[in-house]
Amino acid sequence: MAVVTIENVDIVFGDNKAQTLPLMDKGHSRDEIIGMTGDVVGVQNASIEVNEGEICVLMGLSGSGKSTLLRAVNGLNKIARGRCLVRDGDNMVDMAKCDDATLRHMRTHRVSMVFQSFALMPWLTVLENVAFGLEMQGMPKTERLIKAREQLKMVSLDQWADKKPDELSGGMRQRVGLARAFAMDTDVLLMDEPFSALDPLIRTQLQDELIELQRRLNKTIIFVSHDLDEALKIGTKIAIMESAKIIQEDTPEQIVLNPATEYVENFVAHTNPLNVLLGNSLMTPLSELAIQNDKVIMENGMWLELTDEKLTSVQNLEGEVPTVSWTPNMVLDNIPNNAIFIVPANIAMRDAVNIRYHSKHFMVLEENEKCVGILNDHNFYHALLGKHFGRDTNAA
Ligand SMILES: Nc1ncnc2c1ncn2[C@@H]1O[C@H](COP(=O)(O)OP(=O)(O)OP(=O)(O)O)[C@@H](O)[C@H]1O
Repeated sequence: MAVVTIENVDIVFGDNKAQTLPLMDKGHSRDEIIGMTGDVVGVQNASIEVNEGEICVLMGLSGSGKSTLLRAVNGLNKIARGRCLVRDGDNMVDMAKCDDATLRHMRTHRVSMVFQSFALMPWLTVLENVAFGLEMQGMPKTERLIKAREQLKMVSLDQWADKKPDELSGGMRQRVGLARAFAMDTDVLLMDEPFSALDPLIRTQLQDELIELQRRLNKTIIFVSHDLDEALKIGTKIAIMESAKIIQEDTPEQIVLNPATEYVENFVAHTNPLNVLLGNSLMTPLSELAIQNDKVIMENGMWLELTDEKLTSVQNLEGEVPTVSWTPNMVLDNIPNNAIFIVPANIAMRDAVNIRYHSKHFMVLEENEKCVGILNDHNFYHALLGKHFGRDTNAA
């Protein structure tokens, strides 16, 4: 179910929209338009739908329009054309067109925002900061303090409730910001680079906490980041922006496997594929292996015996090689390192590399009990070197 629907949204900063919009339609670039009218195109023809429970990451270089688009979702930025709809029960409210009372209702009950700068009030305690938005919602004092304390506990800061924000580290303050946003219990959370001011270790920890909180609370989150690794880690969907436009919207894996343009490819080239790619997009499929009489010839004098594409055994000249069916969280220490692992086709690359680190050999991928391919060192190096995109034309 769509909770936020952005439809053909244009946002223009400046006083000459009547001139600027037709120039945009004629295909003039942002730089040309600044020169011609003095207006800055913040967002051009952006459309995106975010469903309940999704984390949609808006990703792109500085100035690409991410924050401008995000701020349209709670009506902070005026839309020149298009619609930005947010769910309110059974209705979708157009944030650009609704009256002030509706906008206030939406901002208090439906959409809340977490900023990079924490935006905590220094004169209030940590607990009072978390409770502040609840006061705006009209919740009685005792109730809101109980709720705020619960939220602080969720981000492991309940011991810090009575401190002032300046007594906390940056990471802790950002957790207070998260607790405050989650306390509001709005359906939609807008997060504008909330972790970018933090050092990498704290940042990773907060990303993990956000994923864990989201697992429990199932909010609809729009998250701005200029870091593709962060986007790939937390996003269920990523929209990449360049020069005010969304140039690709896809799942994390598809962004990495099929970058739409060189701009996206450049981001992807600097990411860590371990967190994103799955075995079946890295494997050498069965169809590309040498098969003779139901025997698949492998490296090191081994072969796979198949019956109707189902693996029956792995052999070498000395006889049968032991096999192990891998399951998530399996402890590998006691498994002999000459065993061949049989793994699900959608195994995460990180797990597959861990298995390869333990075992000496390639692994066999299965789907619906049929062998669909193998993963060997070549497949891993291929992915680690970022050669998985353009593989049709450029395969290494
Ligand atoms: N209030 C404003 N008035 C005029 N121009 C603005 C305003 N806000 C944003 N812009 C312009 O809109 C464009 C997009 O800015 P925006 O802040 O959305 O980019 P961003 O992708 O979020 O960048 P960053 O990662 O640096 O925050 C920029 O050219 C910026 O100068």
